[in-house]
Amino acid sequence: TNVSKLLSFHQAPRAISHHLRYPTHVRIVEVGPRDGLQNESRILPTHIKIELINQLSKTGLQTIEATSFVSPKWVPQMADHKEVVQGLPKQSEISYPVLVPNMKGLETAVSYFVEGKKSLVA
Ligand SMILES: CC(C)(COP(=O)([O-])OP(=O)([O-])OC[C@H]1O[C@@H](n2cnc3c(N)ncnc32)[C@H](O)[C@@H]1OP(=O)([O-])[O-])[C@@H](O)C(=O)NCCC(=O)NCCSC(=O)C[C@@](C)(O)CC(=O)[O-]
Repeated sequence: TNVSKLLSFHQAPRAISHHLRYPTHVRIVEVGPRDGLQNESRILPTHIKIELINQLSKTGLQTIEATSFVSPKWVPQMADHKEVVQGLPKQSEISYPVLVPNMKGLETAVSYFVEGKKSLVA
């Protein structure tokens, strides 16, 4: 039967791969400067975080999550979120989204981005 043909070992990979629809485009979002650093027990100085982002920006990545507008009480590693945003490249084809876990974080981010005239990447 067709099913047994499909499932026979030597044909299965070709038969299955023929029906798979692989995406034609993959978007890689680098989250290390936020998701990685927020879990570090040691709080890195802001200039080191900015240097990390600058180095990552040279790798061809198009999206690099920069920081998180979260309470420093909860995530002290992200307390310097405004300074990190301040240190981002002023003009870049790369987007630097930030994490906002709640409305308070969104309000802070929006107020800062508008004040700092940076384009907020949601
Ligand atoms: C969610 C809450 C706030 C609830 O925590 P809560 O204590 O219920 O919140 P609250 O509203 O009572 O606020 C507590 C204090 O934090 C302040 N506050 C509150 N929010 C903010 C803010 N955004 N920025 C600055 N300050 C803030 C707020 O003003 C208050 O200050 P106080 O009155 O005590 O002086 C808390 O549990 C929290 O922030 N937790 C940390 C959330 C977080 O960042 N987790 C890690 C990110 S999630 C993650 O990593 C997974 C992910 C995203 O990577 C998965 C994926 O990538 O798919």
